[in-house]
Amino acid sequence: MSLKIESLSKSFGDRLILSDITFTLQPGEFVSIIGPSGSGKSTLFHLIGGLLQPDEGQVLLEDKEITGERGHISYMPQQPSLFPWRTVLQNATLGSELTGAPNEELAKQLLQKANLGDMLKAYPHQLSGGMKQRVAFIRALLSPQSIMCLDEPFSDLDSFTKKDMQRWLLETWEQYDKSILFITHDIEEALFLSDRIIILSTNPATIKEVIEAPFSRPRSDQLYLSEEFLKWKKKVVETLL
Ligand SMILES: Nc1ncnc2c1ncn2[C@@H]1O[C@H](COP(=O)(O)OP(=O)(O)OP(=O)(O)O)[C@@H](O)[C@H]1O
Repeated sequence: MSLKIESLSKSFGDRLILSDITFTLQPGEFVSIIGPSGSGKSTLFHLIGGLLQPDEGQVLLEDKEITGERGHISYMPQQPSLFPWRTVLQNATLGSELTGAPNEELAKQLLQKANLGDMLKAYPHQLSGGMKQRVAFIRALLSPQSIMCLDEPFSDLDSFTKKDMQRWLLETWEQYDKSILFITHDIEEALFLSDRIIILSTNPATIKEVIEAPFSRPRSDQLYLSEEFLKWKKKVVETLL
């Protein structure tokens, strides 16, 4: 499904936060949104997910207006919001339960591939930060919505775990027919993961530039060390300045 964001604007009080944001997420695309802290990235996700109403503009899913409606997009917040009283497996199947058809077998397979096979009956407080993120991502992946919004999911992880998570995220996502909108502060992360990067300005946030990441998939760790990657990293840094 395609997601169209058309001329979205949002103010809080008399402060204009987002101004005239327009872009399209095509089916199966991975698009990152990068911008200064406080520029309005999470606000944009809240508008897309229907948690907030825009002052102007529309959100369209397959050309049908969903502005201000919840439930069409699966949303993974910065802090993985697992239910403490549910086991790992029960948390992973939560999104699919909402449609009445939880696929426990598939959830088990995905958890096993995510090195959580021994933790199916564990509770969230027994997991590390990276483990919680993996459960939250699997839950979003198993939810019926075809579009996932991930809000800085790896920002609290150390760089080693983060790289592992990025690799695992790409491998898992590539087997699914889902589109991802991904907020990050990390330029290398955005380049490594994405097909396109939307760069936001601040005060108010507008789209400053959209950069196509020209790297083939599947992406390998070698990409980080290539001249081409460094060249694009420089381009993103210069645009953000
Ligand atoms: N409900 C609200 N009421 C008033 N102001 C808000 C509200 N939500 C967010 N803001 C303000 O809007 C601005 C954008 O916030 P937002 O959380 O969207 O930024 P962000 O780009 O996601 O930031 P960060 O990268 O630090 O997470 C901030 O100045 C914030 O204080």
